Amino acid sequence: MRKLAIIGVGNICRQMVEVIAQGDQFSIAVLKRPSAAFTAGPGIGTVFADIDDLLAWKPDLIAEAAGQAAVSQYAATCLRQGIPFLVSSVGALADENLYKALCQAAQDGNTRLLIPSGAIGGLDYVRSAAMFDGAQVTYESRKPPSAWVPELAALGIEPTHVTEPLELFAGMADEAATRYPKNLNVAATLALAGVGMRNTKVRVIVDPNAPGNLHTIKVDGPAGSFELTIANKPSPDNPKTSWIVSRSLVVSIRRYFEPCWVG
Ligand SMILES: NC(=O)C1=CN([C@@H]2O[C@H](COP(=O)(O)OP(=O)(O)OC[C@H]3O[C@@H](n4cnc5c(N)ncnc54)[C@H](OP(=O)(O)O)[C@@H]3O)[C@@H](O)[C@H]2O)C=CC1
Ligand SMILES: O=C([O-])CC(=O)C(=O)O
Repeated sequence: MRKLAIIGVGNICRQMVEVIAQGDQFSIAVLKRPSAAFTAGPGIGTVFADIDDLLAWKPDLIAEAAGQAAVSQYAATCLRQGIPFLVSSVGALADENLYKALCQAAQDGNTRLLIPSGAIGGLDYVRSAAMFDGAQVTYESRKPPSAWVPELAALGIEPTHVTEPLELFAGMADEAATRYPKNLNVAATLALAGVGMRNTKVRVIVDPNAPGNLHTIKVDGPAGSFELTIANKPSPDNPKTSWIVSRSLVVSIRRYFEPCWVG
């Protein structure tokens, strides 16, 4: 049986554990904050509150489902010890120095920094299209006000008072992912797959009419064009995070260990 460690004990972790406990051949440990009142439930073998204890457990893969700060805090140490590290809070990698340091740590540890598609898709096409000079990539996030409650409150806006689409941001992927660490990680993922943080244009719209978390990716380039809109349902427990994200992490974990993968 392989050992999987998950950093963060929130919404994504809970859903990953549910899916993995149904059949995958993994024993699971989680890392909580030392202050968090969290005890092991079904599917979770061990709860750690200290990264050194988790590393001493010798996991075969570590998946981060906590937040961007957790990537800066833990990823390098894990990678240097030779443990593959799957990042959900990809926006942390908008910091080019961190990104380079983690790639180096992965090389030093003879392992890999793994980046899932998360809430979006089509990254295979984006990656191929970006090999042609002149390819342009844009991304639009359109989520309902329920996904933006603290951010709207910080602007003095009551979410129920947003009755028309409101543009929250227009700019480049690195700024979007840094400014909105719980909603725009996918902007960084798209940028890493495609034309880079400073060339990926991003718009963020709070849309009271959005039927879910909408993600539109457009590519225009010498090899062709592509437009993809994904209409995700929000997670039942966290409207910022699309429901599919936990499944994307599970797919990435299975893919890492399987002898054959598609896509
Ligand atoms: N790539 C993608 O497509 C997507 C990525 N994400 C990323 O996934 C993250 C998690 O999402 P979700 O599970 O829905 O969020 P939740 O808020 O439900 O869960 C996050 C959990 O991680 C804990 N946590 C935060 N920092 C640390 C830390 N340093 N050490 C240990 N635990 C920590 C939080 O504790 P506390 O509450 O005390 O802070 C919380 O329990 C998001 O913050 C976002 O960065 C989300 C959606 C899409
Ligand atoms: O889950 C989503 O829809 C996207 C998201 O929150 C993120 O990229 O951080």
